[in-house]
Amino acid sequence: MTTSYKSTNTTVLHEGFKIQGKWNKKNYEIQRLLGEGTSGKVYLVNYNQNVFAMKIGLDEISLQSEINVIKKINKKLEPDKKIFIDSDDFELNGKIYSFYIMKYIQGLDAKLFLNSNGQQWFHLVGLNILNQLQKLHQMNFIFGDLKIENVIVSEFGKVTLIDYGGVTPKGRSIKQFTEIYDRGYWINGTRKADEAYDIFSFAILCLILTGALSISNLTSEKRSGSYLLKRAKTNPHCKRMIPFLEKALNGTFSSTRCAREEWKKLMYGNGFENSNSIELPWLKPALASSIFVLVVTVYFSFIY
Ligand SMILES: Nc1ncnc2c1ncn2[C@@H]1O[C@H](COP(=O)(O)OP(=O)(O)OP(=O)(O)O)[C@@H](O)[C@H]1O
Repeated sequence: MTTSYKSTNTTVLHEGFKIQGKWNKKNYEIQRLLGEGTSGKVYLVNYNQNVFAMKIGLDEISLQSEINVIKKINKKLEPDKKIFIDSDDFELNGKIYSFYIMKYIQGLDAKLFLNSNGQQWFHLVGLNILNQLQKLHQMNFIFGDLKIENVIVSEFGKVTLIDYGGVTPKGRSIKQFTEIYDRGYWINGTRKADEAYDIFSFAILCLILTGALSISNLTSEKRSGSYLLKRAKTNPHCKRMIPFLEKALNGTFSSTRCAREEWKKLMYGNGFENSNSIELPWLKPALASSIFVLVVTVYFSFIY
């Protein structure tokens, strides 16, 4: 059982460290640090021979508010889709830390996923992010802090949104955001939690993923919707999606459902049979392996 300290806020728990929940008395064993942000550290932990993600908050009140939201969302999810597992406190060297346990999501953040699997996944990943946003919006919540780091992409481009710290009930003020993804920062609308807020952040995420927008070199005179659109129009990877990006940046989609429909329409062109339409990136390897299995089966059925 080892811990290293820099300050109370930067405690790092090492592999094998055991945590017992103060109230539920459940025992978790730290495997490794998965990541950290402004609100806490997230570890991979073992519990009952299964792995989970444990978020240890820096601030008890904001972690509790995140737990409250995640519990509300959890109630509306199918049993096999539940994300929240447990929440508790533990004591370390006389200090109480709050934590919660959630499903461990294996994958890469959206940028790393495209870097290692290819830009041809961009449209499918985009569609899957919109699917996740639509589900959340149907529950009357806005994600708020949509950004590359909060989008985990797994096999076949499956998308899971992580970090519920920014999730806000519709109609309130967005409670947590990251400047470059924020509609207010771009002087292009308010910070009211509406569907268009997330769709705007989604458009920024697309600009960053395609390389049309870079976080560096931003100055205040460049802060406008028209600047963003100009960036999109000069980037070849954005070309197909310009009609979508224009509406998303101007906030003219009436709902996320409409935004998703538009994305899908542009993604597939005039349909699968259209030579300009996007192919599903996993289709070719899947087809190749099916043909291989078929050939091997036929070959062996002739031999024996
Ligand atoms: N359920 C999970 N499964 C796998 N990895 C996770 C999970 N939750 C969080 N992580 C990892 O931990 C990192 C930090 O988590 P999180 O974004 O929740 O922290 P945060 O302090 O709220 O961040 P921010 O400063 O962006 O608000 C993530 O970027 C991700 O790499």
